[in-house]
Amino acid sequence: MDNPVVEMRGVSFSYDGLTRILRDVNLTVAAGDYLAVLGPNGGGKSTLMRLLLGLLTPSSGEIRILGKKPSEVCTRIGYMPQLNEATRIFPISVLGVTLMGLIGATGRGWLFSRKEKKLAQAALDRVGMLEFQHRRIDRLSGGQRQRVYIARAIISSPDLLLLDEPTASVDAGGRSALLTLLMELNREMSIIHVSHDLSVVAAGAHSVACVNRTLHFHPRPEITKDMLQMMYGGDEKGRCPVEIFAHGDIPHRVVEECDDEEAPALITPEGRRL
Ligand SMILES: Nc1ncnc2c1ncn2[C@@H]1O[C@H](COP(=O)(O)OP(=O)(O)OP(=O)(O)O)[C@@H](O)[C@H]1O
Repeated sequence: MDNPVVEMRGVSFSYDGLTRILRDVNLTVAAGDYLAVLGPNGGGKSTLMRLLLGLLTPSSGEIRILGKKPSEVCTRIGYMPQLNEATRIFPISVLGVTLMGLIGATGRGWLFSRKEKKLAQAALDRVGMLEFQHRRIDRLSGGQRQRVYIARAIISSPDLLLLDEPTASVDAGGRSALLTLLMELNREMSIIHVSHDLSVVAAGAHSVACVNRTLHFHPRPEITKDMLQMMYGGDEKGRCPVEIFAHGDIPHRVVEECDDEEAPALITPEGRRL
């Protein structure tokens, strides 16, 4: 593959030197890809993100982002971390939150030029939040807040956007609008999107990776029986314990065809079994 955005070769990682959180991960992400990263709690998805950002160093193996070490290209990576209560109540304006995305690049702390403020406003406009620029971040709805954090991640027009659960605690309508926005952003940048929400695959991801200590890559937007088994295990008959529903138009198949009569199937809104 020519000029991949991400290349991981034989990457393993342990926080304490004893327990391996990730084991022999190999991954190549093509430029322009939209990769959905799925997996159970504690499977190692956020750890994978931190490795790609250069915040953690592999115990073994090698990572290249845009052909370089992650620490050499951090200004070309946009990152939206998993949000928590602390980020919600931080008393700062929407414009201030967005400008924080430039702190590492300018090296001037909280001092921003007029040009940088214009960049922040352009990013807020891109995500439909410019009219809220002077409002405090804790006075927004959950979906609006997620948009502001996406603006912060894209303020420097990164080549690669890493998103850790960007649709968490957003209702179905808000989630669908956010996914549409991310698909639009994908025309300009490669995206890696960590999610528990399988609908990201139906919404337009190009490829899927399942992370549960090891990583299983699938180059098409499909979730196979093997992937579900790897992520969530199964009962004594090998049946998958999760049921999957997709809403609205489904542009492509979400679950691989299954020859097991008893296995849960994907049913379209019209009642058709896939
Ligand atoms: N800083 C840390 N020090 C030690 N162990 C950690 C640290 N961060 C995470 N872990 C452990 O590493 C494992 C993977 O955690 P990680 O956050 O990467 O999983 P995840 O797939 O993102 O989970 P979730 O879906 O719940 O967010 C877990 O067992 C977790 O307890």
